[in-house]
Amino acid sequence: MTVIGLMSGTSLDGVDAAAIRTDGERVERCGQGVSLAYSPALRARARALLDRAVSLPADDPELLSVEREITLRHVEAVRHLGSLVSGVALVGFHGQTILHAPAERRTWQIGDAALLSRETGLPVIHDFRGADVAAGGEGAPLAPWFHAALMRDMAGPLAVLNIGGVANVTFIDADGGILACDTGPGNALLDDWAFSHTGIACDIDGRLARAGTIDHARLERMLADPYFARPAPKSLDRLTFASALRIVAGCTPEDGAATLAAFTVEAVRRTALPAPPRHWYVCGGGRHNPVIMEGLARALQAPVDPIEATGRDGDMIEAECFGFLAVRALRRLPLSAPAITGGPACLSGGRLTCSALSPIPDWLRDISDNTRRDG
Ligand SMILES: Nc1ncnc2c1ncn2[C@@H]1O[C@H](COP(=O)(O)OP(=O)(O)OP(=O)(O)O)[C@@H](O)[C@H]1O
Ligand SMILES: CC(=O)N[C@H]1[C@@H]2OC[C@@H](O2)[C@@H](O)[C@@H]1O[C@H](C)C(=O)O
Repeated sequence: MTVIGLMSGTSLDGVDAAAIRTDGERVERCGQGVSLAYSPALRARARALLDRAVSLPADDPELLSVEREITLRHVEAVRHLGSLVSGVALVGFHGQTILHAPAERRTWQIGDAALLSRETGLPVIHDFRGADVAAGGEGAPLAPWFHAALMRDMAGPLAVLNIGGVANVTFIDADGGILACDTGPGNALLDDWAFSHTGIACDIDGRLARAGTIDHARLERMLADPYFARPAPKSLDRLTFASALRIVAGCTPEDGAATLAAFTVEAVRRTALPAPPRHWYVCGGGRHNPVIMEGLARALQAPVDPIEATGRDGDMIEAECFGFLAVRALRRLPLSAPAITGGPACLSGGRLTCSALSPIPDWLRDISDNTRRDG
């Protein structure tokens, strides 16, 4: 079926929407995509929620207001893309993560799936991570099944590295076996640092980092975090390494940026994989930062290329992924696996919402018997 996947990642920069045609196992076609930025005000309000999320009540007025605005931005994205792509049957809605604490069996993606369904007239699958976390898994990363589907004709072992706010890797061995985890920070620390020193939301083209010098003593302090010695599977909250910003405090803006970019690279290099990948393919916004890409090319013992080398759009992989996972959720296929999230089994997940104003289509009635319905 043709499905729209929606991702608003930990960078808090906006919504990516991508249309794909898939049965949840193979990706027949990745089509068009659109990105809608959050306004600076909405980004700041969403960012502020992260700091309060641990103790935030579900009925907090600011939370509900931000959730509604974020959802309406997703509505715009679906309408825009729906005007470009025909035959869209389903939406996969990740939502905006404001808290990820799997050890406490909590992961929180805000977004009003019923509102999205009502406003777009489409069935919506959401809450992709909850079932895995409830069963004791990390609930992240969930992209590995999609990465493996994209790479199915390529000779392994290889690695797909997503550098978003947080960075995550999927290792695919020569037989198609998968291991995955979050490697460490992606762009989030660098974004926060750049914003506080320049007022610009990210270190565009790595200009700040390029002009600086890595402070190796500070870098080693960051890498002393026990996370880096833990084996996969493992996952992160956007704020897990917020202490790194205190470690670079006092550096010049340039040296701080160089050190934080090196932190992203070094965290990838230190991620233990079962075998050395023959090739690294990089997706997510971090591949636009040449300082990070050059650092990876130096640090890893294999070619490092943007995923565009395989004919894909590296800015749309995650959005496409949640379209793919929505179809998997409908079919009750696994979204996670023990080697991906550390859960007890290969688990499906996701919840289906069809609002009263977007009645459940007949085709969906037939295949969704086991899927819990909301709304
Ligand atoms: N030209 C550029 N130069 C440097 N960095 C860039 C550039 N373009 C994008 N980025 C970085 O990419 C980030 C956005 O990446 P992306 O959209 O993949 O993140 P995300 O989807 O929010 O995160 P996650 O994968 O953690 O969910 C921006 O915040 C910025 O740091
Ligand atoms: C809890 C959460 O939203 N995690 C995101 C985040 O962004 C990157 C990394 O951390 C990854 O674990 C995950 O997103 C991708 C899409 C995933 O689940 O594969």
